[in-house]
Amino acid sequence: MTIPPTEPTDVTKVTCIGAGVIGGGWVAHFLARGYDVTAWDPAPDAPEKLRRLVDAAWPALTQLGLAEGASRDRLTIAGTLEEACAEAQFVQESAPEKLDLKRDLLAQLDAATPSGVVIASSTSGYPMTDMQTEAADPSRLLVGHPFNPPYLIPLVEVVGGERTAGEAVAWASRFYEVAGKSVITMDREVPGFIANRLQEALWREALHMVANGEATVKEIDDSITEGPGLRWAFMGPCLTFALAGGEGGMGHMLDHFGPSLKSPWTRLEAPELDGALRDAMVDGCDEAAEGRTIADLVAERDQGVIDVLRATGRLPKAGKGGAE
Ligand SMILES: NC(=O)C1=CN([C@@H]2O[C@H](COP(=O)(O)OP(=O)(O)OC[C@H]3O[C@@H](n4cnc5c(N)ncnc54)[C@H](O)[C@@H]3O)[C@@H](O)[C@H]2O)C=CC1
Ligand SMILES: C[N+](C)(C)CC(=O)CC(=O)[O-]
Repeated sequence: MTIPPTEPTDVTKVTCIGAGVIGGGWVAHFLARGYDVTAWDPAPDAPEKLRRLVDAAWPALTQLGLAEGASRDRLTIAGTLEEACAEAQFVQESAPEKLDLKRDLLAQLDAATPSGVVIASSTSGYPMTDMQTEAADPSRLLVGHPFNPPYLIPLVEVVGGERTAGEAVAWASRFYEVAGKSVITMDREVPGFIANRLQEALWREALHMVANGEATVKEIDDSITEGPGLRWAFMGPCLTFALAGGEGGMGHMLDHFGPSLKSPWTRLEAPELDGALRDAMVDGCDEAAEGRTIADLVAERDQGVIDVLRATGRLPKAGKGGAE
């Protein structure tokens, strides 16, 4: 790979490919950080949906503090993928989670993007090694896995594939930091990256409990928001559990509770996600929403995340380069 032509701190133009929940969230984030953003999505109604998403996110972003010059008017919606990539200094791909689609799309993006420009995929699970197979220059392709909504949740997990250049990974990690994200750079591909690996374990248990009639969706959600979720916003599960060992810390915690973990760690296979479980989850979520629409819940979530960031002293700084 050639050295990326633009330093991470000098990037002004970002391209977002795919403008659904996550692509649209990235667009909102980069606009709020003061970038010129070009978006492309093949769906006919994508421009209208994207502008709706950005408009819904803007009050939260304004509350957080916009970068100097940040404006929704700096969004361009391109007519073709080639047009979207022609002047890109960084590309974030957020197309549907389908391996063949990602492989073809990343090859097309590689062909359309100026040489040396880094292209990141938002994939929530595919290793880049499996996605970079069709690209002429796989060395600039990597994963930049965000969390929903990307305009409020700081974390991005960055990891390359077997054919990704180390300098592309370093460049992307630095760029995301400059763009106000909190970055974990992984030195190897791990199934599910880090956070999804953890979320998937929790999620598997939640679906088991609903499938077996052991708990309702509302009880599962309340058990986290009224319980461990309060701790996890500022202290992760490992240090939190070290405190469960009292003055003996993690050593006492493991000696005390370790043997009793054998049963929960081994008793369950993955639940069967059949029609009945799907419907039970959908009905349970409708019930838990208590009449609130998706738009109501998005606004509630956004305000909640801002309140937690504020309470834990983690509001981003106002300028581009919130990490500076
Ligand atoms: N939804 C979530 O919570 C998270 C999703 N992700 C990842 O982000 C990516 C996108 O997921 P979502 O935004 O949830 O999906 P989505 O379904 O909301 O959006 C996907 C968008 O891609 C567009 N699209 C379809 N074919 C395309 C193509 N060939 N080229 C470009 N765009 C195309 C669709 O029109 C749609 O607007 C996936 O890889 C997913 O794993 C990552 C983190 C969280
Ligand atoms: C549902 N999901 C697996 C796509 C979620 C993520 O990948 C991260 C998140 O936002 O929780």
